[in-house]
Amino acid sequence: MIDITQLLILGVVVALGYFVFNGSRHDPREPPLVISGIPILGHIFGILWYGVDHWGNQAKKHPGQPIISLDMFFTKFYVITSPDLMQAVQRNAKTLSFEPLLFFSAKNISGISNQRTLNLLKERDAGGEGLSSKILHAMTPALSGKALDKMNIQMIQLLRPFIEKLGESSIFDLYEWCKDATIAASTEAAYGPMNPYKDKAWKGRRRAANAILKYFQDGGHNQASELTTMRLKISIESGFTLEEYSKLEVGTLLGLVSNTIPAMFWCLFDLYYRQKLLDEIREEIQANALIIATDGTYRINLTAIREQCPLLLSTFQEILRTRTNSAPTRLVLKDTLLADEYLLKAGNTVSIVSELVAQRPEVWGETSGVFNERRFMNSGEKKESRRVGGFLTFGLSPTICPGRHFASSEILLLVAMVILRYDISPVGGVWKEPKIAASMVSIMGPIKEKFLVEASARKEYAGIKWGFHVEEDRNRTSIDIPQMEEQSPLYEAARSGDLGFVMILIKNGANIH
Ligand code: HEM
Repeated sequence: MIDITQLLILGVVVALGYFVFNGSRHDPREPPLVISGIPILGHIFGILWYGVDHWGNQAKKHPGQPIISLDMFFTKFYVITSPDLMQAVQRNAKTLSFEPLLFFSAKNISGISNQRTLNLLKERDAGGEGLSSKILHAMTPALSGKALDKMNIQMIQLLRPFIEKLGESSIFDLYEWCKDATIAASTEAAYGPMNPYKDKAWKGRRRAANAILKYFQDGGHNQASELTTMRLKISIESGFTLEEYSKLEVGTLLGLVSNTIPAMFWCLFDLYYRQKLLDEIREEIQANALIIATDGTYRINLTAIREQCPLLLSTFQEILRTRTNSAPTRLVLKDTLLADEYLLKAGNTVSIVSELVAQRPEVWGETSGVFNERRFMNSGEKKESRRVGGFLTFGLSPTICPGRHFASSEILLLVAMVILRYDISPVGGVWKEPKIAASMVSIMGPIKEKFLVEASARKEYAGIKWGFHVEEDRNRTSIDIPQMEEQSPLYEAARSGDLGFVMILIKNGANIH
């Protein structure tokens, strides 16, 4: 029988062995190694418990270090908190790449196991055909210009009935309402009237893949957005079967809604919670973005919201900034000397913790934790200049979210109409922040409990009919995304991904080449 003393001795021996082992495989030129209190598996437990917040928690304990190493036993994570090193990552886009994460996401989210199909998806540098990144490159044009206008028009038609219903319902769960509205509007905008997600019987990965397969077999894509038709065309031309492609397509739902739902919720929460700001923004929309049509309908003009409502736009960005836990992530493909100082070894992962970058004096410094609705205003009395690393909610170029214009339109239109037409108050009267759920697929703080509210129609608009107005080709949101210093060909190939992939990566081991 082992007694407590023997157990303690065993623990000390294991810990010593771990430190010696760690020390031997840590090059002194690598960023300083942060040892977990629990030997061997400490950082793995940390990630499982706190999710990606574990990196930030560790970096907070070493505020003087612009970069640290966390040993996960089978791989290392380099955690960056300085804007200079963030830019150094951008300059080394060829060796610090997002591309392998795309393959991992496609493989793990879709459940594709066929080797031939996986090889089609795998990046070229790793011996595959590079289909994942080819599809992603094509997503940027499919989510801008005329293709975006078409999606926006479909999306707003679907949002309106949800907004109308607010006047009828008594008490409802605001988060669930955001979820229903976003899923209905986003999926129909992408897939058209034969939307495979219309009927909720698709729940579950296999069922969803079957529903999508049937949708394609029935020709649903003939009335769909360019986003859907382009992805299908590229994949089939590259050698995918329709069955395998339907599995891959299941993952698109995550991109379409996983961040938009919580972002929409927080926008409503943060505005209704601040009555004075709410009134100012209502006035701004009323004065600049409300059209009264000849038939008496009141229409919210999306272009005017983007171009003539600076306070709403700045507030929107500030809400996204303060509510995100984004951490743009790259894989080290080849040994890389970052900023001539830190050795990043191939097979490991680099992650930039946006919350901590924002706290650096050269970014937002002491004001980073303060909600300032005018922070992103380009005009007006309280102008603040752009800061490198000040806004990482949509990623970091060359890997930025291709859906940001669509998501912004959806949230801004819905929020503008809801706040003009309704007063909303929480049941119990107090705006208490709900608890956040640890998420593998969302960086916008999805909540893990109900948030019950009551809505009442505002008297000044009694009896008015409402609609939206979208002008073609003028619907991109101007948002501060840190660009590369020089626009390289890589910039053209702007790519993006989801933090959940990092978890998938941990599960699979990072040594992917
Ligand atoms: C408020 C809403 C959204 C936020 C905050 C957001 C944020 C992000 C971020 C941070 C990334 C990763 C970039 C990186 O790692 O550097 C990303 C990737 C991506 N986003 Fe978004 N996004 C949103 C909405 C959307 C929408 C509506 C779509 C689709 C129409 C979309 C499609 C994608 C895609 C396809 C990727 C790449 C992931 C993949 O390859 O599967 N996103 N997004």
